[in-house]
Amino acid sequence: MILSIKDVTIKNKDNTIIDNVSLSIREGEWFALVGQSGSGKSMITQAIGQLLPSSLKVEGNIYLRDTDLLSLDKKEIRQVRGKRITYIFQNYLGSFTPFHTIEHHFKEYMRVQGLNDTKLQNERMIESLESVALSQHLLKRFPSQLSGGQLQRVSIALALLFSPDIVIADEMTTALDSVSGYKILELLKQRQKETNCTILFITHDWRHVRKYADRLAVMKDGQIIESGGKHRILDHPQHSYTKQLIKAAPLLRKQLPSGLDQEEIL
Ligand SMILES: Nc1ncnc2c1ncn2[C@@H]1O[C@H](COP(=O)(O)OP(=O)(O)OP(=O)(O)O)[C@@H](O)[C@H]1O
Repeated sequence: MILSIKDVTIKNKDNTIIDNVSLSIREGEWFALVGQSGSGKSMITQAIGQLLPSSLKVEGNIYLRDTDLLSLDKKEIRQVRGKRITYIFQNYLGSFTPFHTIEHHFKEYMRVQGLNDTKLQNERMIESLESVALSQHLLKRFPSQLSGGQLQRVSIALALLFSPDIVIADEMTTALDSVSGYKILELLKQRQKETNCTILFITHDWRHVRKYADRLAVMKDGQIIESGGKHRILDHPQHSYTKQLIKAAPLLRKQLPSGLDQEEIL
């Protein structure tokens, strides 16, 4: 397993928000975390990189291969984030500093990870932009001068810059229109194939689960209520809540050549 979350509980002063969650993610897979709003998906993923505010207490263990991430100090976890674990968030504008160019973001990212040689930085930056089909002339622009789709391409480029073990994508297409969102997910899939990285993918969209995930876990009220292979869960959900979620997923109409409509969940 590349990532193992073991008996993780997250509490604030008054409440238990995440209740004894365990899950394991295999190397190279696309693992989806689904569940209602507020069920704790983002909280789990933020606990992985120690991104939660100090008002929240995290118990349990989270292993990235053999490293217990929760035991790392601030300096150590900073080295893990950005190199071995990377994040792509829904709020792409919030992921960038508005008054820095895209080039500055790349260079700063590389500098923090210890890559300071200008020639190597430039080579890596250009290679990385090409890998997400973006032109070099975007480097001189500020984040507000790129479209949402272009910014998420830059986010993918940055997330994969140092060949991380795992990329955590938290509702990364929610703020995009459906065509741009589709292109971004196809790109992430292609880059995953090329780099063999593992993806932890948080989504509300069962169409994306069906299309991209290998395995998934379903969360409700701070707990994982069901997990397993995509086909098992989509075709034979065990928990009544999973059944409800799948039933409520958007139905897309697919026209058959005969002109009849066939309803199916994509
Ligand atoms: N800093 C915090 N302190 C206390 N509670 C918090 C904090 N951040 C989030 N919560 C609460 O923790 C619960 C889980 O939130 P989380 O953002 O993980 O849910 P989610 O499943 O990702 O939801 P969504 O799908 O809407 O993004 C929610 O009830 C939320 O209100």
